[in-house]
Amino acid sequence: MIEVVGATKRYGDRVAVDDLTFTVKPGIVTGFLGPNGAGKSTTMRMIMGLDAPTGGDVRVNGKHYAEHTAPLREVGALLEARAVHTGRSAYNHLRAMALTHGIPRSRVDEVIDLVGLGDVARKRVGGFSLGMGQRLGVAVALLGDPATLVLDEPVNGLDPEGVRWIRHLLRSLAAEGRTVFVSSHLMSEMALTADHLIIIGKGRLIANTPMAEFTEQASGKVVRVRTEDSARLRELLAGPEVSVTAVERGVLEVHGLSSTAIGLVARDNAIALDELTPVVASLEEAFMDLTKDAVEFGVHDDTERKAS
Ligand SMILES: Nc1ncnc2c1ncn2[C@@H]1O[C@H](COP(=O)(O)OP(=O)(O)OP(=O)(O)O)[C@@H](O)[C@H]1O
Repeated sequence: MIEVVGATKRYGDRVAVDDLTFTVKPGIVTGFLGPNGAGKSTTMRMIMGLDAPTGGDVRVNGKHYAEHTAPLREVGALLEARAVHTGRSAYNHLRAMALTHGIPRSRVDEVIDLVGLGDVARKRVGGFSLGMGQRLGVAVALLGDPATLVLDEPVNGLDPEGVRWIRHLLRSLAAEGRTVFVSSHLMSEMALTADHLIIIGKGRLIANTPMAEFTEQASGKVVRVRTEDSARLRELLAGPEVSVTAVERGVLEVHGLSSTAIGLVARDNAIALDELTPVVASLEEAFMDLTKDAVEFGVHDDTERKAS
């Protein structure tokens, strides 16, 4: 469990994270989304005790990171900047970490298998591709068999097979009851992995919602109707909360009514429909729409924030 309560992080004049509050629960994958510069990495660094919040509180499994006596066993992280001694092999790197944290050698072999680095574990990390480096990063995160995982853009640099692998791994770690918190700036990727979404923009919370609800809200808001009797149907559908646009001859786009409601009006008035389609907005579009202000004003523009 991760608890972020009113967390704020300032770097000089710049507010990177602004009074952010959310909880990340165990047993599900929680996606952490936001445009570039939204404050995702800064939030994750605060969770991992690498950045001290300027205000508010950030706890993991009930304590501040530094208060845990065996932190690697509590929370494992893959953060953007990897600091691996490139002259060492992956095995030796993991072995050294295990030794200093009282983790048995057998766990090193286990995590190497788990991330699929068996064939290259004895090779120097300096020669690793970005994808192999990411896998090693995941192995480090899993080394202490932690209840909580914090992964910053884990699919960066992975090929499609690697992307599928990460997706599968995250879902199975959550199914084991762990807390899995994973950031991305791509909605399309989160749509396939996350059960819950936390979306931020300019350091502030924009949405905290189950994935299914987000999908539901994003889709079916517009219904496309094709009929020879479009003028009459348009009149019949008119109402205070409804807007109807004729997009081409005989084709209407209706906002504010479900396809079922439109179908019933057509039936009751003996209007034959040639098409009745809820238009599914892509999740990426819904995400862009939700965060557009955070992008439009840019993270370097503080005027709006100061005025409010
Ligand atoms: N050490 C720092 N010093 C000054 N400003 C910083 C520092 N770290 C982050 N920032 C600023 O804080 C804001 C949030 O950055 P952060 O890296 O947390 O965002 P992000 O959502 O992870 O973005 P990205 O997807 O680009 O990594 C940005 O405006 C960034 O420039």
